[in-house]
Amino acid sequence: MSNIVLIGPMGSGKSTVGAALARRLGRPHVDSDHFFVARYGSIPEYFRAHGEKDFREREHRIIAELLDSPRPSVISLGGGAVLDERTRALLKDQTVVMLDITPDQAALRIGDGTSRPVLGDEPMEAWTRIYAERETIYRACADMVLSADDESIETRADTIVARLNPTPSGDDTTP
Ligand SMILES: Nc1ncnc2c1ncn2[C@@H]1O[C@H](COP(=O)(O)OP(=O)(O)OP(=O)(O)O)[C@@H](O)[C@H]1O
Ligand SMILES: O=C(O)C1=C[C@@H](O)[C@@H](O)[C@H](O)C1
Ligand SMILES: [Mg+2]
Repeated sequence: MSNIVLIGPMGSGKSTVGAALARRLGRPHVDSDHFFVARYGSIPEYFRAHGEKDFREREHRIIAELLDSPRPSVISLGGGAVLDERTRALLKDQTVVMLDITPDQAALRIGDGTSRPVLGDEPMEAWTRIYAERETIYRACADMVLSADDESIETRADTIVARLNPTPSGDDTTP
């Protein structure tokens, strides 16, 4: 059984929906950003001290470790994790779900953007530019794309479960 891996733009709910999904499936939930912070400290401070290239290298190594877990897990990735081609290659063996959102929803969710260093001083301008740069990559990695961004966190988790385990459409169990 493969891991379920959540990818998508900043604020799409990878961390929060991932936790709700893991509860439903009785699987562990891990988040590459949380893991990074536990090991190396604050992401904005890490960017300031070491730069994005170093962050991406360490992020890739963490994701490779998490994907190698002996228990099938729900794994929420950082928004830019798919930029690394080695990470993308590893995702080919996983069940990958892209959570998509519109810029309007993102604006409600990312706040002043201070916890996300790639957003800089104009968070929504940066979000929109970065989304345009990455959308094709997210879609190419994904086995499933969830675009209904007005769903609640719990409903999004339910939708993923339903789409992973579709109920048979025909009543072919009748003798
Ligand atoms: N479906 C949803 N409906 C309403 N609010 C949501 C939904 N999904 C996430 N949120 C809220 O949006 C904010 C961002 O969510 P979250 O941190 O899970 O996004 P993320 O995709 O993990 O972002 P990042 O790439 O920065 O890690 C949180 O405050 C969360 O509670
Ligand atoms: O989209 C990105 O490049 C990032 C998203 C966050 O999840 C963090 O991984 C970090 O702030 C970089
Ligand atoms: Mg997150």
